[in-house]
Amino acid sequence: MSRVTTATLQEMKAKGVKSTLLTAYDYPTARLLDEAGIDILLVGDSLGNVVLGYENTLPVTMEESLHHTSAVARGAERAMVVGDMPFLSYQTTVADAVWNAGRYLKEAGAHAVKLEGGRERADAVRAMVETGIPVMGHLGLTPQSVHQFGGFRVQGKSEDAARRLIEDAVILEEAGIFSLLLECVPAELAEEVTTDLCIPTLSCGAGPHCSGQVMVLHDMLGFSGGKVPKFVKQYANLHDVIIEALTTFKKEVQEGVFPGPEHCYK
Ligand SMILES: Nc1nc(=O)c2c([nH]1)NC[C@@H]1CN(c3ccc(C(=O)N[C@@H](CCC(=O)O)C(=O)O)cc3)CN21
Ligand SMILES: CC(C)C(=O)C(=O)O
Ligand SMILES: [Mg+2]
Repeated sequence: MSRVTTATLQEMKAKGVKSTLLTAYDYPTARLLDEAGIDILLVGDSLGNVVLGYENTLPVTMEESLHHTSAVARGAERAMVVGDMPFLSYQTTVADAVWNAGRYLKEAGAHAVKLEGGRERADAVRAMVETGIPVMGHLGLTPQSVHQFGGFRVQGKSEDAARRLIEDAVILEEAGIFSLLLECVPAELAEEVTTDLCIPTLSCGAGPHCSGQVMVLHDMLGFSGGKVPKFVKQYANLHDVIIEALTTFKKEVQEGVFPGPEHCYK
């Protein structure tokens, strides 16, 4: 099966075929998502809160992100693997940005990187693209700015904010991004961006009109423990499935049911 590339995603937008992006943080999960035909595996910096137990995405380091990206890349035969650049790995200087972005391709086997922000990141994006690194943009609710936003809030609601977001989208497209992720923005705004841009857009709580849909895997599988954003649909309840297995195991051990003769060596 041939690899999903930036050209594949562009073709899908042209044909009106929706693309799918889910997060993955390890090898077995990457294999499952690949087998299910998910197009893009994002090693999100949501790694921080989802699998490393941090408060938010800010503490995630390049080393942590690369470590998980390598595992995902080893499990993905068809899907495009995208490394989500952590806070402070691309905002300092353009040289830092290119160097760190390059490490995803050179050391971790990713096919592209994602970074948050608009016009203020255009120079970094241009330099990465000139280096041969495909870049996914991310506008709207950009969680690395959570303290600036004062919480996880819907973005682009005022006319002014909406216009600014559309400008940022156009600037990023001109800088060379191959796709744009829109997080937590009104559906009509995401629709307008999708129409204005040639490149595919990906919706994470940005309504149904984008070229593709995005979710954090653990949220949609009911495995992220507790509250999930309103835009998440729960397609399974792994929490309950796992608790059931674990409590049954404990009970069977205590009752002498496990291990049975079939689990023992003569
Ligand atoms: N597990 C997980 N899922 C995510 O979707 C996710 C992460 N982690 N970490 C990074 C960011 C943070 N995200 C979030 C977190 C919370 C809301 C949230 O609670 N939003 C409110 C909207 C409030 C409003 O109306 O302005 C909601 O009720 O959905 C949204 C996105 C999305 N990303
Ligand atoms: C939720 C997506 C957009 C993300 O950036 C992440 O998982 O880190
Ligand atoms: Mg992220």
